[in-house]
Amino acid sequence: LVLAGSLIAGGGIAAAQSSVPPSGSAGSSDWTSTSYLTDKDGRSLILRGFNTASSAKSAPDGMPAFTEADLDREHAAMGTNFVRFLISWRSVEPEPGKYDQAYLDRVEQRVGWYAERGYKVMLDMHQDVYSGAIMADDTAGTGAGPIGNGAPAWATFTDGLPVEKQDQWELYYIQPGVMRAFDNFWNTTGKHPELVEHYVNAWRAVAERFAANETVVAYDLMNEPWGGSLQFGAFEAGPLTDLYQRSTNAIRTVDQDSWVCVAPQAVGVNQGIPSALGKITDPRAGEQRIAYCPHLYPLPLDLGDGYSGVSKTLTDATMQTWLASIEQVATDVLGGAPVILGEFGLDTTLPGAQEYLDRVYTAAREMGAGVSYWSSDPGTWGPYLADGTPTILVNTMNKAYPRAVAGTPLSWSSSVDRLELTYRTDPAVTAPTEIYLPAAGFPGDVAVQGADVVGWDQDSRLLTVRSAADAAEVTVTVTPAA
Ligand SMILES: CN(C)c1ccc(C(=O)NC[C@H]2N[C@H](CO)[C@@H](O)[C@@H]2O)cc1
Repeated sequence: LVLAGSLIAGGGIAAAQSSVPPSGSAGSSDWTSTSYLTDKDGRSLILRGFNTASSAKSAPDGMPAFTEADLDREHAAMGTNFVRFLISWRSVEPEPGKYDQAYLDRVEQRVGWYAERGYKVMLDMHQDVYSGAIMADDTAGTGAGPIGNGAPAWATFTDGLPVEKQDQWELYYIQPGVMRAFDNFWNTTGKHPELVEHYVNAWRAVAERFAANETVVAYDLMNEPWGGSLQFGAFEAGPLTDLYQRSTNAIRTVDQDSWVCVAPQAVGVNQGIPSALGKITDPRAGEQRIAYCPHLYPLPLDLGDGYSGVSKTLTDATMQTWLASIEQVATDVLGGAPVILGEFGLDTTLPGAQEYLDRVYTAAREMGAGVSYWSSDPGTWGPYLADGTPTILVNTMNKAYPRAVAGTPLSWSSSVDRLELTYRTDPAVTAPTEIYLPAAGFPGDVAVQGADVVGWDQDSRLLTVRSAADAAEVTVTVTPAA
């Protein structure tokens, strides 16, 4: 908090405040993305799911402690259709230039679990504090150490600078050895131009494996980037944009169709400061498939008051600047990119937690963004405690929503027993529109206005509808049958 606060104070909060839109309801935004990730049938995807999972960060095999039974529980309880699945550079490339196909087999097996249940997967090349090798007690030099995660040990150059134990994990980021590891990775030191090249080629190896796998729809190029000695514009518009462009180019040599997701630097931008990320150009033929995948972590929420009192007021102010920042990057910098909120979350036992969750999901719905909540790991942040007790997250997420739309969604809303969706049709899309309806509000047959019912599967909870062929814009309303 101290670090993020000081960086924000020095990093342009004034700039953020100057970009605050006219006052409206807390953090409201009238901007809606008009571009979406699409499935193989061309349907616009509205993605709802989790990050799975933090437990993968230091696991020797690189896999999350998340079983197929856990996925069945999530799917049955919440009707999710998306996962931001954590992978790691240390696991992909355990030795320079050698890619671990057995690890990619394990990832592909998990992707198969999601495929069998109709999910889409975004692979997240995760890092926190650079690598598990930032401290001497790294586990057998694999990079699966106790503090950081991400880069392999062979790509971790602290140059012998100290990394002292910290009570708060975030403060490891400014330890001299960690700052140097990042400065070497970004070649700010001028001593390691090879590291970014290895990272880019590791992405090519991953994309080569999943290029033909229609369940993997996106690659999230780097989790919560940190520039070391470089911050904000010097970092984001410089080496970060360069890494994203080089990774995109490398991925496109083997995979023409998956989306490439880019994220801003974490500190400051997670808290609503405008990002200085540069343009990334997709060399593929046809539409650009670059998506924007920011995170949201308002500082005041961590102050202990939760979403209440002054903390709520400050959080709402953060939401306003954050929404303005997302719109600016997605629209002006990335040319109308689809948005996925790659991470947001909080301790669900905090005061006001339900209102905050509802507030963020409303903002995501209004802006047409996908959402992967942080995270599915057991505990008070997640959907279940370690003993399996559900938190408020389960009911919060188990809501009616359109999952795949045969055109461009223009607006949608849902309550316990009603869903309304308006979309611009696309005659080229012949697959039906797919809608998830929880049993609580839709226990039996349903009544549909504005479209014809193609199917209603009460086991999977999926309703499929098709609009009249000549309709340019359609409003579909679903309620329980009388
Ligand atoms: C100082 N730096 C660079 C920093 C500080 C704090 C976070 C953070 O809390 N991030 C929010 C969540 N995201 C990660 C996983 O991506 C989780 O471990 C954090 O709770 C990030 C970076």
